[in-house]
Amino acid sequence: MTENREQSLSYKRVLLKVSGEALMGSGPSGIDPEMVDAVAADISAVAATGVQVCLVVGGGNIFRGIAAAAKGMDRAQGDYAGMLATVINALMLQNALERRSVETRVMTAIQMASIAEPYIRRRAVRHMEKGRVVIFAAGTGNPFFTTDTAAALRANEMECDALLKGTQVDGVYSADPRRNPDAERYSQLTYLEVLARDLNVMDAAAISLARENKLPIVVFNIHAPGAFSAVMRGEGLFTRIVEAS
Ligand SMILES: Nc1ncnc2c1ncn2[C@@H]1O[C@H](COP(=O)(O)OP(=O)(O)OP(=O)(O)O)[C@@H](O)[C@H]1O
Ligand SMILES: O=c1ccn([C@@H]2O[C@H](COP(=O)(O)O)[C@@H](O)[C@H]2O)c(=O)[nH]1
Repeated sequence: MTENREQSLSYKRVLLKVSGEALMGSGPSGIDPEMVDAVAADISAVAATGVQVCLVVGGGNIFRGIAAAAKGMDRAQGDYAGMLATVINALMLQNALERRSVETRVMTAIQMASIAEPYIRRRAVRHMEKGRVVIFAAGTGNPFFTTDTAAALRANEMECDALLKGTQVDGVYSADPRRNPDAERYSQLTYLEVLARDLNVMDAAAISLARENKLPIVVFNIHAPGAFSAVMRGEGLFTRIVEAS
């Protein structure tokens, strides 16, 4: 397995997708404040370099609509609960960032004005221009979607240079590496290869949305200390998903 050794990914504005499971620690669900703080430290270090950073947080550590639907719950209702779970994670992350003196704003796709700003695209851009880390919560605001799709959507809206998916695995593999230890890691793939080979690291809607807008995706393991900073320097293990050259 070779390390990517690019000089730097030289991005000026990025969207980091933080999977809900990344905030979980060693337990089967929930939030581990130490994990949240480790992720916040990494984000703070990247923001301090002058890169504009926005975040989409998942909710899989708390609630997934599809899992609840499998047990008989109405899917849309379950998805709304899942979107609320992402708001809990967003508030935890906001708090951890603010304790490190990083200026932040949480913006929600479902209005809950007592605790966060409603998502308004031009306002979000302005926050980023002022150096604030913007945390997009409640996914797309619509059931039957995921936070991966929300991440591709917001990254396009914010005109980010890339979508960085911080997850449990260090890149995209030929099969799910958590189930198949013989799976091989790719350092680069095209959008079409990910879709055609059904490589389920992200949902197809997110990949298609990124492809239509030529938005590069970088998949990396967010659990490694300083992983986000390392990826921004072009170091460590990751998979880039881009257009065919
Ligand atoms: N071909 C593949 N390559 C890499 N990972 C894969 C692949 N197929 C499936 N996976 C799995 O996809 C997971 C990535 O999804 P992730 O856990 O980040 O979920 P999410 O829905 O984005 O976030 P959340 O944890 O909030 O639900 C990895 O943990 C990995 O086990
Ligand atoms: O746009 C969206 C985003 C998310 N959901 C629901 O939230 C959960 C948690 O998000 P993950 O992407 O799995 O972390 C998801 O399972 C959906 O139930 C949604 O409905 N719409």
